[in-house]
Amino acid sequence: MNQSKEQRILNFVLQNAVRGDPCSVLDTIDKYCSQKEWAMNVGDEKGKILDKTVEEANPSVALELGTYCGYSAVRISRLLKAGARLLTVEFNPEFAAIAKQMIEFAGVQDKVKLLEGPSEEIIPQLKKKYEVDTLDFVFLDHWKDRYTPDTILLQECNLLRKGSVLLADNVIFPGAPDFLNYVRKSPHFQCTNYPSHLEYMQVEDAMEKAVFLG
Ligand SMILES: O=C(NCCNC(=O)c1cc(-c2ccc(F)cc2)cc(O)c1O)c1cc(O)ncn1
Ligand SMILES: [Mg+2]
Repeated sequence: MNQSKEQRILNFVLQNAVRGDPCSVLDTIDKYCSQKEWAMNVGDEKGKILDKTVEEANPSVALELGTYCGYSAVRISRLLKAGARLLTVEFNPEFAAIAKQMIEFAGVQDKVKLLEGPSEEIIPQLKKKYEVDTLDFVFLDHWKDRYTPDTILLQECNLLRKGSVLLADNVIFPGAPDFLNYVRKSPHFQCTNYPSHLEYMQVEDAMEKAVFLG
């Protein structure tokens, strides 16, 4: 049974990166995906915007929607202070299996909890099942048509507090026009746009930061 692209990315990391070194894992994934096979990791250019946003938020509890191979889970968790944690949600079981191995190889498994299933099912479980009070930071990188309903669901589940930071990938390409409309029109969010490029390509993309105002 021939390998998936995600399995090839993981194997390249296992053979070429330094175990326990998150930066080496990120650099190795970026090398493979820019030189051999494109993949939908947030990448290094938008990754630097993600880094700055996470550092500024300095979250105790962070949520990621859309784990994929674990690139941004490694990217985010390497910046978390002692005792802080990242919950990352992946719907696709194959992707989740790859991400689990990627996270463990990078040595960040103690900071990351990988939750498998649809975001609309997991979000309502965060308080009771995963002992979350409120979320300090949310990275939206899953299906683009889920950004808006899941942002509404986060509010309905009382998971946001004054100052909670949402950061959304791909608001230009593939695009999340309804999400941009929703957060920019809402009196409950203060929005900032960060122009960038699609990972590993010269295509325009952007990230949108939306800070919850309560
Ligand atoms: O997370 C789930 N899919 C990946 C979401 N991410 C994307 O779709 C994504 C796509 C692109 C992209 C860009 C150019 C292009 F030509 C094709 C795709 C880039 C990105 O940076 C993404 O993040 C998912 C799966 C599932 O089965 N159920 C619920 N969620
Ligand atoms: Mg993305």
